[in-house]
Amino acid sequence: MIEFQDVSKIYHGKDSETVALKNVHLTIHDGEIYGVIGYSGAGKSTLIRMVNALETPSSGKVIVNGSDWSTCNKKQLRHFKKKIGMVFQHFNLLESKTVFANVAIPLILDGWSKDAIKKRVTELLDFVGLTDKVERYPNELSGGEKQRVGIARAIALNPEILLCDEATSALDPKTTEQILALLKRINQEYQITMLVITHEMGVIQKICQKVAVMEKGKIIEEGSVFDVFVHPKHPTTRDFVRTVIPDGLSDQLESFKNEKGQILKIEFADQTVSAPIINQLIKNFPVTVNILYANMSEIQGKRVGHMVIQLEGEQEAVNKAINYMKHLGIYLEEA
Ligand SMILES: Nc1ncnc2c1ncn2[C@@H]1O[C@H](COP(=O)(O)OP(=O)(O)OP(=O)(O)O)[C@@H](O)[C@H]1O
Repeated sequence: MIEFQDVSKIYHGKDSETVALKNVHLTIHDGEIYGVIGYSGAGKSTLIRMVNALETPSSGKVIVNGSDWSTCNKKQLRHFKKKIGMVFQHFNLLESKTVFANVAIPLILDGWSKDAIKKRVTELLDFVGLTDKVERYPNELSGGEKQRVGIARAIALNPEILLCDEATSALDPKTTEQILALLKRINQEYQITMLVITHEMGVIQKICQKVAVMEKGKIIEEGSVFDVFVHPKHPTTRDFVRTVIPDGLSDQLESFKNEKGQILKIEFADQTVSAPIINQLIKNFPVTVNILYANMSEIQGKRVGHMVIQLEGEQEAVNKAINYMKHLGIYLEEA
């Protein structure tokens, strides 16, 4: 488990100071893939680097698996760091070393025998699908292959926690999918807890179970990926969600407003996704329903639908139709 207890970080410059984190409280449970999203400068890197002791809090505590590393001696700290792997945006591979040698680095530093290193590296390269690249150098690899080497190196010592710092930001969409699938497989097969920081909501949607949204050093919203994606509260969260689930109201809202009748944004989730709502409205009430926009997305294996509809009819009938949808548990907003 990773706990941030009222953590703040202030960087002191020559004649200025930057508040990178402000009173952050966050709990990441064992086995979770927890995503932290925010725009550049939000404080994500500062946050993740505190987990493996690359940054120190100005105040508050970071407790990892029950230990506060700031109270550890050097030996304890070395032991502590072995349990945490890290994957970087720009891979951080040694260009002068082969794929084999790059993956072997943590094992050599940990004092493994030659035979044990060979066995483990072979196993890791097989796991990440790079068996045929073992004697290649980083400059002979694609971005996705480099990241696979970075991942193999990060999990070499069987860490309990894997930190992913924008692990797919330098990759194309197809390679991103493959690397995210690999990270998910690592989480599932080895039950490794993962902290993933990103500025891409697609990454959160594809692999995370929980998400925290950061802005100006603060956590402005957090919760299960499903809840945050379906009912984002903060405007910044809504902007992020819109990058993967267009809700149809953004640019077109103004033009919809000039339409006749009542314009409604409706959202289906859970059991309401498969209900024939439009059909029921037309059948049960003297209204006409015009679909102006419709979209269906999948979040955490569950479907979520967004629609913008135009309801026309006598005001009383329109009101009854609206109440009917509310009664069914459909979330709706009047434009
Ligand atoms: N070593 C440092 N010294 C001074 N200021 C720093 C330092 N590291 C980060 N900052 C500042 O702290 C704030 C948060 O930076 P941080 O790198 O944690 O954000 P981020 O969300 O990871 O951004 P990005 O996605 O661009 O990496 C920024 O204003 C940044 O300029």
